[in-house]
Amino acid sequence: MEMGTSSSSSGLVKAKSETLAEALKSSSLDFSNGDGSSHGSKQHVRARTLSSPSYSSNSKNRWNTHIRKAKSAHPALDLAGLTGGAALSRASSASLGLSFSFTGFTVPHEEIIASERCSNDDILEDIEAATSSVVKFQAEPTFPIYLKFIDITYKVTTKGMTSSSEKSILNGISGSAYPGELLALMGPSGSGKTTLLNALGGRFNQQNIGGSVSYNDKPYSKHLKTRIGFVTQDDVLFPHLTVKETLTYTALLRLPKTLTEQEKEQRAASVIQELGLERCQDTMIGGSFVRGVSGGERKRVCIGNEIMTNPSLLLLDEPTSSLDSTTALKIVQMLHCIAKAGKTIVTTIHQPSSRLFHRFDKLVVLSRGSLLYFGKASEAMSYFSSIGCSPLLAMNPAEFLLDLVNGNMNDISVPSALKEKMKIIRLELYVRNVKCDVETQYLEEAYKTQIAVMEKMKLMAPVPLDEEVKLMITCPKREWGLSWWEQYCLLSLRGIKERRHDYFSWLRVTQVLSTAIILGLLWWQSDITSQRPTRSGRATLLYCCILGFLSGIHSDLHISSGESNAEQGTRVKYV
Ligand SMILES: Nc1ncnc2c1ncn2[C@@H]1O[C@H](COP(=O)(O)OP(=O)(O)OP(=O)(O)O)[C@@H](O)[C@H]1O
Repeated sequence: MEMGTSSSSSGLVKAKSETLAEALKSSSLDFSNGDGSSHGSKQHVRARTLSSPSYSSNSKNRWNTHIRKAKSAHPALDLAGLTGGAALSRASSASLGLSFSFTGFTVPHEEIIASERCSNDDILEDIEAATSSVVKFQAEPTFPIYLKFIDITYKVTTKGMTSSSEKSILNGISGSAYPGELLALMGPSGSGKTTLLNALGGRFNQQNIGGSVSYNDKPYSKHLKTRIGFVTQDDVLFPHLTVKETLTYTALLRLPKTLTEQEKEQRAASVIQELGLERCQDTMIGGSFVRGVSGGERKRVCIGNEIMTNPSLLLLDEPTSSLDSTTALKIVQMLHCIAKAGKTIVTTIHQPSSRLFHRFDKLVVLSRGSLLYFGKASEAMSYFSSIGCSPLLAMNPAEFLLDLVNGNMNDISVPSALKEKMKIIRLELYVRNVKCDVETQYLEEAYKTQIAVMEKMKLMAPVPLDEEVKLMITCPKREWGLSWWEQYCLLSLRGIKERRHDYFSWLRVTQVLSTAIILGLLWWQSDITSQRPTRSGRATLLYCCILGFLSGIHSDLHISSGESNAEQGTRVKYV
């Protein structure tokens, strides 16, 4: 391979891209054949696949063989330090098995300690402990996804009593997030953050949506579903299962069938370790009526459910809502670490603290569906001051941005032209009750004239991956899951575990006993020689059986439909 000698960045990018293709190709071997030999050059891979005992039926040996080879391939292929293309190098190194444990890779303990630390803060001990722990389980390398969205529009038709009207929710939003980056979507409530996140996750009917969303320069395809993780705003968890049970069921149901049950359980255990959930792994999740784990722990379980399958793109809707600032910081710090393992992360966020704000790589600021800023989070404040808007006091940047886009100009200096316009609008509003969002208009215009054109040009540039790698995104689905019968058995078991408290509650027992007594009364002192009561009794019995059977089915249908609604069609996730 020529990569080691070339010093030009384009040569390196190509070489890296080739290496990536090799690693990813070999990783697809991993899942199709259960072979662990995924790292290294083509020659490495070929030599290994031909000579290695990793094709033996003993899966333990397979993984162990792979672990040794991943380690020995490391020095030969360590490219991360050779280039300025940070994202690609991270993605490449992730694909070469050198990333943080969030990829699910085997990483030697010393290498993790020596590599980039995830946190500088003392308060993040459990996340730090988790990220510096040794993970023994091996999953496939993270496939890099370069996410780009250009001029996204979204409209809905709202139906009134007599007429229907069209409502524009998003008006031409553009931006990008690359492997290793954490993109935050910020804006006031109702600005369109969740809508944009859903659009990026391909969760909308394509007819209502305008513009383009591309993944490695390719449009959305159903094969991408298994590479995208989506953490919804509301936690979709079973309250009576423990943290360990929840993650183990997810592993058993969602990991590929090439892995043994024991390996899947091991993967669940390693996710628990990665997320720092060991202390509460035997605690029930809890819900409105059952006391369980804390809000932050619950959020981490939701994230664990999604990172279990090693998605390349992770989308999160308000992962820090209703959490205190320290817990919120822990969650974002964890996301930052997950991103550094080569994943692309997009999250909506409401009111981040200033420490939390500085963890974001990129930022999208929305107001009423319009884009007011897209760029590096670290450059947001200097951009707004360049257009004449800056805080008059020392202020949390997130607070400043939200005040600005909400039109709350106390303690904010604004350009005199905008001040004048605001005065006129206030007068109009007073005299003629005409509403106009002058601040948003000003900021939108400023963005369009100052940044939008340049950013769009950057978005038009092709992503630095070989066509071969790009095309892999359109490959048929990864091999998932169990047969329908195995799923049925596992789901029944999970259903019984989840509702054991319900089934064996005194209320349920009383209900069954009382029904039995009432039914028994039908035969009370009946004449067994006569035909009529027996017949009516049989009919009642038959009726009760049917009713019991149907009500059992109905309660299961209720849960399944809830899960499927929550997943908006991606049934396989929680099934
Ligand atoms: N299907 C729909 N029909 C009608 N209005 C909709 C629909 N979907 C979204 N909206 C409206 O679009 C706007 C943006 O909604 P969205 O949920 O994306 O906001 P958000 O920024 O995520 O808000 P929050 O931070 O409160 O969650 C809201 O005013 C919402 O009422």
